[in-house]
Amino acid sequence: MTAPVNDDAATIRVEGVSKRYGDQYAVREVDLTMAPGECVAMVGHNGAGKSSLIKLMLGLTTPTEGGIRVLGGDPSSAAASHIRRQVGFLPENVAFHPNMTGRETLDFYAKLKGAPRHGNDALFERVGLEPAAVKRRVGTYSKGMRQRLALAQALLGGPKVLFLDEPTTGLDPALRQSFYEIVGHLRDAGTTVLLCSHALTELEGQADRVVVMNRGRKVADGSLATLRSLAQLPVRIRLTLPSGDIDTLAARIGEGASVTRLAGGVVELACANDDKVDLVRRISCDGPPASRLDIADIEIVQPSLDEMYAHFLRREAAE
Ligand SMILES: Nc1ncnc2c1ncn2[C@@H]1O[C@H](COP(=O)(O)OP(=O)(O)OP(=O)(O)O)[C@@H](O)[C@H]1O
Repeated sequence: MTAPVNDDAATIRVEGVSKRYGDQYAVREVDLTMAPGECVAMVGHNGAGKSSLIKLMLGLTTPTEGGIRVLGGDPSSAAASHIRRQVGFLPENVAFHPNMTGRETLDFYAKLKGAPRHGNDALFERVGLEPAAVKRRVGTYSKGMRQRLALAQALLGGPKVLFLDEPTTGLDPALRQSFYEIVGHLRDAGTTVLLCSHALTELEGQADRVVVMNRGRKVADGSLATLRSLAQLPVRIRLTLPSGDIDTLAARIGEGASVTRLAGGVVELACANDDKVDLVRRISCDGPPASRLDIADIEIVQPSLDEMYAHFLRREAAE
């Protein structure tokens, strides 16, 4: 299953790509197409092949089989320096020299990338590094500041394609939020963003598409809505019943849903997505006084990305 992207518009095109080290496949028969202004989350266990795929798209390694085009060219070819200048990369573990200041560090990377240095102040502002912090040595930075500097490094030269490998690991929730805001602005400005993470819950709402990798293979690719409808996992309806009147509830819902009692007077019903509207109707309609149900709150919980991820891995294992 591959999300369709208009051929001409694609910034990334990975076709039938495998990467083998000795007998072991790090990446196996992967197809992946991405468009400008698209943010794709790539998820998978340790060793699923995410970093290997990024390295291939960066042109740092070459495929054993298949072909890769990034911004219309082969990223690993000797003539691809103009492509690499338009690609930003935030690696999983960034190690800056502790004795250099933030400004010196960014100047150094700008030189390496052939990007003009005059835009660096704007970059510091964009990633939220204060002028006073920029003058300090990186060795004195907090994890969040180092990560902001790492993002500024990835944004040098205004990349059209951005690879972010575990960008929010170790950041507190407020920093993670501001990180995703920056990513959202880049995406809105037309940058293609590929985001790798283990933190599935925080990817919900950030990515247009989710690609699930397992043992080198792509096992799912689609919007959250598409993956939800493919996975057919149950939806949960949570009701707060002050009276704890489960019998009346059970009589209302019949056999279309399973009922679980949770803490705090909350009862959870699990049902097929297509049945949820009908179920809510049955629960909420007022019957005769004897069968009245006192509902203080109602919440509909869709399957989380974690649950869908686990589902696709189980399906892959079964196949
Ligand atoms: N240079 C290499 N030589 C040999 N094997 C490699 C090499 N690079 C990756 N592999 C193997 O390929 C597989 C995929 O590794 P990869 O690092 O791409 O996974 P990943 O999904 O990025 O994992 P993580 O989340 O831990 O970073 C692993 O089994 C790994 O051991």
